[in-house]
Amino acid sequence: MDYQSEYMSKRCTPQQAVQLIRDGDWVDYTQGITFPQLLDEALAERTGELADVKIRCMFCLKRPQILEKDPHSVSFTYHTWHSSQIDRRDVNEGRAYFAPIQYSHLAEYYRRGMAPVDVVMMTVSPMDRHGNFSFACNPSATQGALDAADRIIVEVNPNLPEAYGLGGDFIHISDIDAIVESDVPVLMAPNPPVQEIDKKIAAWLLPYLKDGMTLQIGVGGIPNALGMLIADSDLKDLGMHTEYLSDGCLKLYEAGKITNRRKELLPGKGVYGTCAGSTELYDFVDHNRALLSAPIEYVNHVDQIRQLNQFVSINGCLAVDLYGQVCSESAGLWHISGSGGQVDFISGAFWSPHGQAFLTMPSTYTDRQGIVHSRIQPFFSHGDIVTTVRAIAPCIVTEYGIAELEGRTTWQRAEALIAIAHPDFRESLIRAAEAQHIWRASHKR
Ligand SMILES: CC(=O)SCCNC(=O)CCNC(=O)[C@H](O)C(C)(C)COP(=O)(O)OP(=O)(O)OC[C@H]1O[C@@H](n2cnc3c(N)ncnc32)[C@H](O)[C@@H]1OP(=O)(O)O
Ligand SMILES: CCCC(=O)O
Repeated sequence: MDYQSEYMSKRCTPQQAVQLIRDGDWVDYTQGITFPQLLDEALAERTGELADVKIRCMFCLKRPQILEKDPHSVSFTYHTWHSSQIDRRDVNEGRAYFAPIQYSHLAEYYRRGMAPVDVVMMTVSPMDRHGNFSFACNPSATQGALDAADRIIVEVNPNLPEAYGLGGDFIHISDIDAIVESDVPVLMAPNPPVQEIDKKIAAWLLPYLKDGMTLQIGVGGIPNALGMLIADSDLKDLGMHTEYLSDGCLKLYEAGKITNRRKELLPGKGVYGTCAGSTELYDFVDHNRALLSAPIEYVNHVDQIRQLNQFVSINGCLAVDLYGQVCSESAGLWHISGSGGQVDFISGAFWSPHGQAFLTMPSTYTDRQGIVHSRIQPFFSHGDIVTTVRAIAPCIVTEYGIAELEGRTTWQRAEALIAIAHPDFRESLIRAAEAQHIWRASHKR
């Protein structure tokens, strides 16, 4: 059978396609912009008919219909590998469950059967003349799920940007069980506005950045502020090797700062593992030969990052204790985000010959009652999730400066962290450090 005939024989309505789902299945919705919008709606219509179907997704950009239509989990239980802003309330109120990961390991969790997957449902670009459907704009860990899945259903959407990929970025028609056609707009990721405090934090990073270095920047207002500062600086010939291609990265391209010319690995190409943002970003990704996507197991792996001579990684965190433990996922037991690739990039940056990793946060958090709390805490005592263990904690940045933690003793860490805490909390932190026996007698009392 030629590919067109095979396509026509597998083409069906979303309602027909989701008949492939059976009781007890684990169904993977992949991630971000490859989330299967029409298939999710059709599956949600089977609420009450199916039993014990487990759905997984990562970095969800739209609340799944299976949650909207089945809020009491009669048929579906929803799980997320990376709690996004959209998932947060459902996770905290018990309608959804978080699954912690190290992002570079995720594809292997699927392949090794640690994360069972019966069905993959995902959005792809239209078929080429060779029978391939691309998802190169967002390879993430999807190849692992596809390798493990028993049934594969694709939602073909011509609006998905057509990108160039290094591998793990397409699926052949012979491996597909059902094809659904769609024309819905591509999901977008919110672009956090830059606040004054973000600019202050980013300004501390600027002296650490050098011409020719390769950058990884994560989510949030601070990376966006940094993008703006770099765009206005004299820095030149930067490289991009990043997990997440965002509007922050696009700003750097638009300012002409990223050329990838001096990058040791894949020179000339800006490398990324997942992409989500604005329509401008998708337009930039579309058929852009200066960009190359690759699976997260490649992008985030230390084997690649160590080949980059000056690799600088900048990600966000939520709180740090005086021992240098870093929480990036919760505020006490209130779940906020996921570990994602934070630890991957800290390890990778360490092995880059002139590499450095930074974790950024404002020094305080103001709660809904207007009470100001220090994000630098004596010790974690309310269930805060440790994302980065103290042994590998890198440089921590607040609006008051940078605390370099690697290789430092407990008293040096306490001293460095108190120095970047909000001044209103420094005295109480010193008293706590004394009580915890991590404050040297010769220090300020
Ligand atoms: C995509 C990548 O980042 S790639 C690389 C590595 N991956 C990671 O580092 C993953 C872990 N890091 C992250 O997810 C992010 O950097 C974060 C969550 C730590 C920080 O992200 P930001 O967007 O800068 O955080 P922000 O300060 O806006 O806080 C996020 C939310 O938590 C809330 N929050 C923050 N601190 C607290 C607190 N102490 N108590 C209650 N809520 C809090 C904020 O109000 C905000 O809520 P909203 O989204 O409803 O507005
Ligand atoms: C897709 C985002 C994952 C991360 O934060 O690392």
